[in-house]
Amino acid sequence: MRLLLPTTTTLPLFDVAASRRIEARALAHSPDLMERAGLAVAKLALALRRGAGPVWVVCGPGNNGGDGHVAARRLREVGVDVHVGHEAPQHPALVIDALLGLGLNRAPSAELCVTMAAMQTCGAPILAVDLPSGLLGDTGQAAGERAVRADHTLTLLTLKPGLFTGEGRAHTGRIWFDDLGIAADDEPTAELLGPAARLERSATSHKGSHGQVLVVGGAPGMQGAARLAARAALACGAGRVYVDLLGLSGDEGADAGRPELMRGSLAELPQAVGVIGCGAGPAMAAALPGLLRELPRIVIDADALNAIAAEPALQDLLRARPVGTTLLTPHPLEAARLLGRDTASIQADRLAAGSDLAQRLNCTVVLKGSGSVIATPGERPAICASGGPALATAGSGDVLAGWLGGLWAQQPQAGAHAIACAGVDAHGRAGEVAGALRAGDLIEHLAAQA
Ligand SMILES: NC(=O)C1=CN([C@@H]2O[C@H](COP(=O)(O)OP(=O)(O)OC[C@H]3O[C@@H](n4cnc5c(N)ncnc54)[C@H](O)[C@@H]3O)[C@@H](O)[C@H]2O)[C@@H](O)CC1
Ligand SMILES: Nc1ncnc2c1ncn2[C@@H]1O[C@H](COP(=O)(O)OP(=O)(O)O)[C@@H](O)[C@H]1O
Repeated sequence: MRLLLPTTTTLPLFDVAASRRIEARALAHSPDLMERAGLAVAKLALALRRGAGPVWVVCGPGNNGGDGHVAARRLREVGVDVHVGHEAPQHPALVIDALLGLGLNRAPSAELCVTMAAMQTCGAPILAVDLPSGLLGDTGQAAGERAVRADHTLTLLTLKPGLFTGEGRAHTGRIWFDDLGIAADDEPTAELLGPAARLERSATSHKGSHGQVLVVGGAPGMQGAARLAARAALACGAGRVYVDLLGLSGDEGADAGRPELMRGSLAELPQAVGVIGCGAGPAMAAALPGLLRELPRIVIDADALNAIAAEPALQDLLRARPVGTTLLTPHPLEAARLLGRDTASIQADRLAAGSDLAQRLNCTVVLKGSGSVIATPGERPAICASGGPALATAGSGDVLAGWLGGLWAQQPQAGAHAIACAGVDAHGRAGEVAGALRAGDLIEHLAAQA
């Protein structure tokens, strides 16, 4: 058993169907899986309980409840006061939530919601077994009105995607993992990202060795977005970074704080990595056909995504580009516009929405938000486990787009999927701070950890 995050390597994720297949095969040669699961829960409970009160074990009707009963027995064996039932005891030292796990298949009844509310308000920390009750393992959404918000989740046998995306992170608390000694022998549904390898620089490299980035965006009133992207590309190590501020020419709107940045345009820089759309406004639409036809590698964000969503001819241009050369970074509303759906339906199944968009537009898609999803046609999707609410601030997406462009400029052979995985994970790790963060400071955090 181990605390999972931050991850040090990329790990396989298995949806409910794959987890069930793995469990069924494992049970054939290891019939004591529930004993192992219950013992693991009991051990963690011993470490987590607070105070001298009883451990309250809330067991459901299935095997998740079975794990809870085994844990209760194991705890009693070592002299712990244990209360099993749906009514809260006085001053519990810990709640073990073994109500519903992988088998959740409908909205919890009103009666179960009352039990969950009692768990939530009893004042003790909650340890969820396998999944917080009421949370769907595939999507990270609540099946009904309520799902448990645990302080700790001990997930068993496999890591499920819903622990890491959608609402998952708000419900799991700290995530622990015990594979119960079973090697998962199925096709992973997705990957949980670990850190990418550090970029090495040759002693004899020069600025021409590290590529060029062209940031196109920054309409009047929104130039800061383009500047953040450009500064991020520069901090990432791109050899030269140029900015094309829409509607301005020459040194107008130059970034006085970063004299390293230069003005440039598509006509002068046809081989640059494009980072387009940050703060671009409606002027972006007219510039897009040329950029989509000419630039060999492009990161597309914000208003460029909105322009593409509104214009089928631009979608055709995207689809015509070779896979691996285009990286879209929509947040859920932008993804909803691109798919012609609403935001709630995107969030209801983020893995599926990211993959659907990637297929439709023949691009790599980073569906941003808690547990960003990275999807590319022909690649296994990935979920980013890093990041947190400090990133929920204006401009952090612009920084991501610029950082991705900077990475790509330095790795011209890499496909969009690899760049997205590396950049999104780094961005998340840099944003893991307590309290609030300014997007400009995020660039410095990224540079410090690169
Ligand atoms: N079989 C084993 O030996 C192992 C089982 N494990 C545990 O078993 C769990 C899966 O067990 P199950 O397949 O029995 O699934 P669950 O225990 O999660 O739930 C299944 C039961 O809950 C009912 N149910 C589903 N949704 C409901 C709702 N909204 N309201 C009320 N009842 C609802 C189902 O009708 C069924 O009776 C895993 O999450 C894990 O905790 C793991 O420990 C691995 C080993
Ligand atoms: N709660 C959160 N947990 C993890 N990442 C988050 C969270 N909120 C925001 N982010 C990340 O911050 C970035 C925000 O991007 P975006 O919405 O485009 O903002 P902006 O347009 O202001 O730059 C994305 O990378 C997103 O994944």
